[in-house]
Amino acid sequence: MKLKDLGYNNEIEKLNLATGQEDLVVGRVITEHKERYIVQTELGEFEAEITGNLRYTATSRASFPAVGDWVTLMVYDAHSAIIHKILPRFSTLSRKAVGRLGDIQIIAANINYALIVQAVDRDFNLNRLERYITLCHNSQIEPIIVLNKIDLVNEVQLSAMMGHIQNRMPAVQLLSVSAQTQLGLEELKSLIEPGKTYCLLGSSGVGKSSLVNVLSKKQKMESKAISEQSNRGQHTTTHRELLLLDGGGILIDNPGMREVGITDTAQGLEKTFDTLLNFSENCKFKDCTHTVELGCAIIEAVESGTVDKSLYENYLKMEKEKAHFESSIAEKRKKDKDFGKMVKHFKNLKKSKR
Ligand SMILES: Nc1nc2c(ncn2[C@@H]2O[C@H](COP(=O)(O)OP(=O)(O)OP(=O)(O)O)[C@@H](O)[C@H]2O)c(=O)[nH]1
Ligand SMILES: [Zn+2]
Repeated sequence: MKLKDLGYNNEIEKLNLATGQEDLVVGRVITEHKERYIVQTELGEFEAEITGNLRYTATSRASFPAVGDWVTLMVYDAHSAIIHKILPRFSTLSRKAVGRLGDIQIIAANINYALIVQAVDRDFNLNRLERYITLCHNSQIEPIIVLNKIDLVNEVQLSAMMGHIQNRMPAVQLLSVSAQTQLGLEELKSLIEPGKTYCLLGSSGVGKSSLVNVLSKKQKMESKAISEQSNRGQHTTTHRELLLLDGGGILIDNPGMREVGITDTAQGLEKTFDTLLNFSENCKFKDCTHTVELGCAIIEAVESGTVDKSLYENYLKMEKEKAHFESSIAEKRKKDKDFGKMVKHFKNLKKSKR
């Protein structure tokens, strides 16, 4: 396999050269499991761990490799290697880590486009679409909306739904498909750019797996992986989280990504609600919160019907969540600081006793 097939390009080459470690091999992380990584390189696949140095200098979970990362490796034998460096990421899809306050967990790195899948059935929900789009904007990922299961509705119903989406999210590319009847699939396939990395986002049951199956050579890669494994007489996870799409795209599909709760979405609001927020230029007060103020141009636009009320309401709801998220981060910083102070105090105490 060529690195280019995995998305390697001139920019990544530059980052690689900048490490000044030309004796190392460059590769892309295709699977992660409990701090063990499978890295695909031009020399083949390696099972890798990170260097002790990388571990000890880690400041958060974001310092560890994630699926999609480009890394440099010291190769030890035909199958094992040590990860020395993670090349700088151009995008990260992350979420709040479970448990620890304000900690961020990176689900995948270096994704160019997200296919936001929504089904035309009960799943259809504009607010939710806006949340996924915000998540993308927050992650430096370009969103593309894929309306799936269009075999379940008639043309009139479909064009109404498409109209609703275009009305609320005019800047986002929109496609409609049926993974089942393969309607619209050619258009989706033709959109896939070689060397670009994609992911699928959407609720459970919208048809993400079905789309993966019709878009990728998944089966082929998996059976190859299994035979490689059995040659070595070893049993490890063979699930590939980075797949090659027909047409030369790369797809990252991992369990973490499927669990990205849309409640995790906190930022990127400005871009998503661009059309709404443009009105705020005419708000009477500079620090207008667009909730209760007299002379709020956004409220006026909603009241006069220039702006969709449900758009405004979804904005307020997400803005509130953002504030909540930010205060939880501030709280974590304070806790860390207090803990630091306590440690320092304790050390001083020990010193003074000596
Ligand atoms: N009618 C119809 N059914 C579909 C279509 N695409 C998928 N389905 C069905 O929808 C159900 C869910 O599809 P999946 O592909 O498993 O959905 P998913 O998004 O991967 O779900 P999770 O794995 O839970 O995230 C399955 O029964 C599919 O057969 C479609 O285009 N039309
Ligand atoms: Zn206002």
